[in-house]
Amino acid sequence: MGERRGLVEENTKRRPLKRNQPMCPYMICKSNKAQNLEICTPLGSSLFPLKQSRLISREWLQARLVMLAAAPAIVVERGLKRAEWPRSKVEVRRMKGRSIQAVLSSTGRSLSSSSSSPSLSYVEKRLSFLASFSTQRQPLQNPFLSRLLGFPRKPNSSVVSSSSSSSSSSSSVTLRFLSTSSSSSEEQEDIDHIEANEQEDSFQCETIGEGESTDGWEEEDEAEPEIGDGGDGGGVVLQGVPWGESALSIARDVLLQFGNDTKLYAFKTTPRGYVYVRLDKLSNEYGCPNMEELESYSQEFKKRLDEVGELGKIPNNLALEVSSPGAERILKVPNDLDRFKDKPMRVCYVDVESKCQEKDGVFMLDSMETESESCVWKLANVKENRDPESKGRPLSRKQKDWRLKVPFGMHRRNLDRELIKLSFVLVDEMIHIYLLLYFCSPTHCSAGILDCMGLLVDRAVKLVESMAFSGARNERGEVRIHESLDELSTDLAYHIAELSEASVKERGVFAIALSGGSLVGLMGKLCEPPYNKTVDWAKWYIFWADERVVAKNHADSNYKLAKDGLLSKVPIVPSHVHSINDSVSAEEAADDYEFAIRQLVKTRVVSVSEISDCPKFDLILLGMGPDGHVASLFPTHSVLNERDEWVTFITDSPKPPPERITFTLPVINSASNVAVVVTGESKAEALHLAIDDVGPDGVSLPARMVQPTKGKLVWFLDKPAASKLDCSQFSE
Ligand SMILES: O=C1O[C@H](COP(=O)(O)O)[C@@H](O)[C@H](O)[C@H]1O
Repeated sequence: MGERRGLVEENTKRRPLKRNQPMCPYMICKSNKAQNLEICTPLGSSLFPLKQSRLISREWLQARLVMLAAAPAIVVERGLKRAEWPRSKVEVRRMKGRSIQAVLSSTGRSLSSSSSSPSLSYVEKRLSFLASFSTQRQPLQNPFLSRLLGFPRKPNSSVVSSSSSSSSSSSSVTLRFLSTSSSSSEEQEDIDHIEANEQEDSFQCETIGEGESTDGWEEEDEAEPEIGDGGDGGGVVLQGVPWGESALSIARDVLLQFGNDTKLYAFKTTPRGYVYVRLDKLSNEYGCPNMEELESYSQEFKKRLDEVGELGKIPNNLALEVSSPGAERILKVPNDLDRFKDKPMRVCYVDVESKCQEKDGVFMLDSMETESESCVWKLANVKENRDPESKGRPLSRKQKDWRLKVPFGMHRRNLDRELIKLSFVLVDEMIHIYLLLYFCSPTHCSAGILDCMGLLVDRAVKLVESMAFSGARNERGEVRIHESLDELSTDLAYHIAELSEASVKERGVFAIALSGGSLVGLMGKLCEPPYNKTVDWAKWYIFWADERVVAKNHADSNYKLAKDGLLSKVPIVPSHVHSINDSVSAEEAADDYEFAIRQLVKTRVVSVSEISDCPKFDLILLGMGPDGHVASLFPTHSVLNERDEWVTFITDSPKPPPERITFTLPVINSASNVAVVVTGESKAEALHLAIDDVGPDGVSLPARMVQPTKGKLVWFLDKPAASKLDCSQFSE
């Protein structure tokens, strides 16, 4: 949550309707509490002149309902080639027992593949079928409408959105299978059945009224994407379903057959038995696997789910949807920008001058300034940015030269640094708006003001929430609570990479001390793109905050854990890896290790604290045990009082193995940065004692004693671990 974020949004961003623009099919995407409905077109701007929105009256809308019903037909009538389709979504739906209905909807992306696979030929057929869709239908019986009608969907999580506006070839196809236990021949049968019964299908479509469920499918959450939402925001969200982990591990396993190029972008399970998978293809400019790849992944995954379902390990009636986020994904600022730098992005940002005014636009990345931690944006050459009077001419020189510098932190949802300042501004503005409302009679109170008020309240709530959840700082450090382990590891990798970059810039090296345990697995994202390439590994010097005195190839060795999980996967210089001498006693190993560190302090590979004479590591990474131990400092152990040594030893560890060496508290608390990574419910109580500083005075809880004198302390937590924290009351 504390990470920088961005959003790639579908290019149907609502904007005021420009004058002189021709009519185009609309779909209702928003209705507000007042008389007006906001309407926006479902189509990509590169293909259609109107992807704008405007407020219109109900009467106006009613007069055009027929048009709404016919929207998909109009798309086809315009004679688009298949490759130009802005977005096609195939939903194979099982309705009422074995009857299957398929619907194709157009909402902004294209099919890129020209396969003769059943699904694709089905889409083609369906397209021509929709072309003959009668404009005389009762619109509210149109299944598209029953899905699209809804309440306002305010973008609430955006920062930067990569817009497919200037390109029409971004592909995203969704494949859905209900009931994983059906065989593939049955599916083929089902598809044939659909093709043979299109008229019947259309009848079924028509008979579904507004508000009724259109089929057995659970529609994905309509909320705007958020980082780590398991949808277009990526990440893994299992929603506590007991079979979620198994399904995830099967999903990952199946992916291995698809090479290194295809990654799991998002994975979501729902308590109603749905599995949503989004695949990311690194070599594709939009990150889209093609139709065949999605299909074969889908088939294989489904087969594997069926097999495991047969054994009774997971439910055997799961519904599966495999798709790709395409260009409609959230981008993290700055990490993801490089990958999509050649694409126009919808950038949502807080205006630096007005401080609280959120703006957005379709920009291209001009440059990134590491020193000032800012992005420099230029206008993208897309219709939205062109002067409507210029009759299709490209951007003017002035527009081309225009630049916008936005600090990383001012991209939307990245407000934690500005929390206090912003919330004051908000309160101020809210008072003004309140006064305005007070002086207006209700009849004069426009929807605009209400909207504005709503937006501000919304923002205020979000700010308070984020203050509680991400970046909340007290003397116990910054607490970051993550929705999922995936989100945590993403944030952790980002944090480490950021500190590494800063330290290499400042000192030419990065001295990092690791711990063992679950921490190492959670650092895994460092071995993946972009970090495996972007981190200056040659400048890393590795140490251990604690180590078990066992052979380096022993399963209990923290060195072995880090080597297998990280060090062997990235180009770290072997001589920069400072592990303990495992062939001597614990006491000697501690002495040797301290001596080695002293040499490196002399050469300033490791910096020195200005306050104590202790080494000042650039980053010390700690885990925490359920008993509150950190490194190998266990509760009530006498080494907690060690003030002279840098590295000490124990031979009576309550957790095996008994012989260990460990950094002492003065060393830990002298570091420039300390990150404590804690996950799992079993640690919730100790974490509460450590962070909320409660419990009997004088309890020697090691995690509570981690208090860097001058350095920065960040807690990386998952929700179960954070469940007993005082701030967890805000989590619902
Ligand atoms: O024994 C140890 O345990 C802690 C915590 O491990 P975890 O698996 O519960 O995260 C670890 O930080 C320490 O380095 C290790 O030696």
